[in-house]
Amino acid sequence: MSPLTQYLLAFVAIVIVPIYIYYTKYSKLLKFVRQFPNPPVIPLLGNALDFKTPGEFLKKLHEYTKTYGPVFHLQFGLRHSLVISDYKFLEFLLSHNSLLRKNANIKFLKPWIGDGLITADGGPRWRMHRKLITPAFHFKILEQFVDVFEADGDILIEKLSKESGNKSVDIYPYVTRCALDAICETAMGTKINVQTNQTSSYFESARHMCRLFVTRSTSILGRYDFFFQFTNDYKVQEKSVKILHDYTKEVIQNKRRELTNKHSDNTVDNTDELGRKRKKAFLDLILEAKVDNQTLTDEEIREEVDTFMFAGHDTTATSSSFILYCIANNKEVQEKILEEQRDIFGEEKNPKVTYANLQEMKYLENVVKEGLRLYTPVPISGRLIEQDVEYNGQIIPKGMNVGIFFHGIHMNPEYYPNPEKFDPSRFEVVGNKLPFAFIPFSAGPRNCIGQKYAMVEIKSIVSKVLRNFELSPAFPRHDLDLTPETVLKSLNGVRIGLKLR
Ligand code: HEM
Repeated sequence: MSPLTQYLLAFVAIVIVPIYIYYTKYSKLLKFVRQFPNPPVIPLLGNALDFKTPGEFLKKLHEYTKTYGPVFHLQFGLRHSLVISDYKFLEFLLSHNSLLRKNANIKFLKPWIGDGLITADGGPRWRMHRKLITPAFHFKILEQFVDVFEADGDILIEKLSKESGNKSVDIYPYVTRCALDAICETAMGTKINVQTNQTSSYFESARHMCRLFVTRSTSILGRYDFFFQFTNDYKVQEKSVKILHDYTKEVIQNKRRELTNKHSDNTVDNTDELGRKRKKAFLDLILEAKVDNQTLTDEEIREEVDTFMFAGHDTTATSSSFILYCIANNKEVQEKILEEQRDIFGEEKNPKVTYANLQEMKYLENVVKEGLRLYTPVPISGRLIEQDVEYNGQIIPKGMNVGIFFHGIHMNPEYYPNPEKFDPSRFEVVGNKLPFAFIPFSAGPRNCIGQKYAMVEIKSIVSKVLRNFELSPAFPRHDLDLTPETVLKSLNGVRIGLKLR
């Protein structure tokens, strides 16, 4: 065989055959996706270069939604995705009982949280865990967590007091420590006190794992385990995961021991150091819970508790910070919140706040909702279509990636006129609610299990800060530099002015 023939055969084997296989395998998918508009692509790279930084990613998605409408198509290398913020399409995807699988990037959380509810594949194991864990979020349980939120909030106020009178303070680092203390105590019944201990290996490790999730999701090589294992970040991940897991495992073992002792010895003391009845943490409830006579193994419990630790602090911290920022920049809204606080507590700055009090804060609730709309903590989430499914008379083929663009629908003027404006009165209109137009906690079977917890905690933090401080815009003026990391963050902090009342 001549050398030319050999070269030709090699070319066919290496280039043509894979392309042929790709197009035959994905022809259905390509045919489907091509009916939707898409921004111009570069051969092979697709739209990959449109998104150089995570911050640009969010801006571009909004820009494309404006140009191409609420369903458009993006290409990353050979991967195709739809980005959806269309009401009907979202309603269909989020409500469907068999479209529950997250897309590939979620796997970068697995070294920490394994197959906990967030990362689970949406199959029978996830269903069983969801059923078993749901009762732990009953309002009777949340009621007893208010004392924890309030006590951690008091420390927050003490810390922020030192910043009083400064023209600008970045509140996010303070609030995030407060939220981590709260989730630790409510999830595991233990205290890590990261508000008072500035150096905490648990806190640092949790930060590293959140950062690595974003770095790996956006890295061309780092996303592959093969390349990642040679990086310094891999060593950071190994060390962080060990610290995080060791902590949770030890707490679980101690609780198991307590539980066994309790069953064998009825005299075990169920009160805390002040003689109050001990609160049940999520962990206590999960250890005792059964579905169809089945319980969770210690490893499964560890994964779920770590999932709460991950999902339950940065989300509430970032939302509370953005909401305080909105209030600081809207004097009228601040006055109305205070008026409501006075109606409930009189002039008392540090009353004993109960669950019922927090439920009374109706105006504040609208403020929180408007903050979640404008600064949606999880701006987008992904799903992988696992089997052909019919929507609107056509088949969405198996293998399709869809981006559920929560923030996209929140910024659609059809549902929210003048969407850039912070206006809590939008949520005052009763009887005109479209459930899939306000979805900061997602919706349907895989919605956020912690949404009531989050609302209670955010109201507790925000109302406490407002009763204690007069908020003002930062000086010099501070514009947020938003970026969707594990949750929405501001790269230049969330700065406001604070003055003790
Ligand atoms: C403002 C605060 C919060 C927001 C905006 C939020 C938002 C969300 C969203 C959008 C999802 C769906 C994600 C997806 O489809 O990929 C989700 C799921 C989840 N959230 Fe939250 N979340 C918040 C607070 C919390 C808290 C406090 C906890 C726990 C204490 C929590 C636990 C979870 C869990 C376990 C899931 C997975 C549920 C499942 O798939 O079955 N979240 N959250």
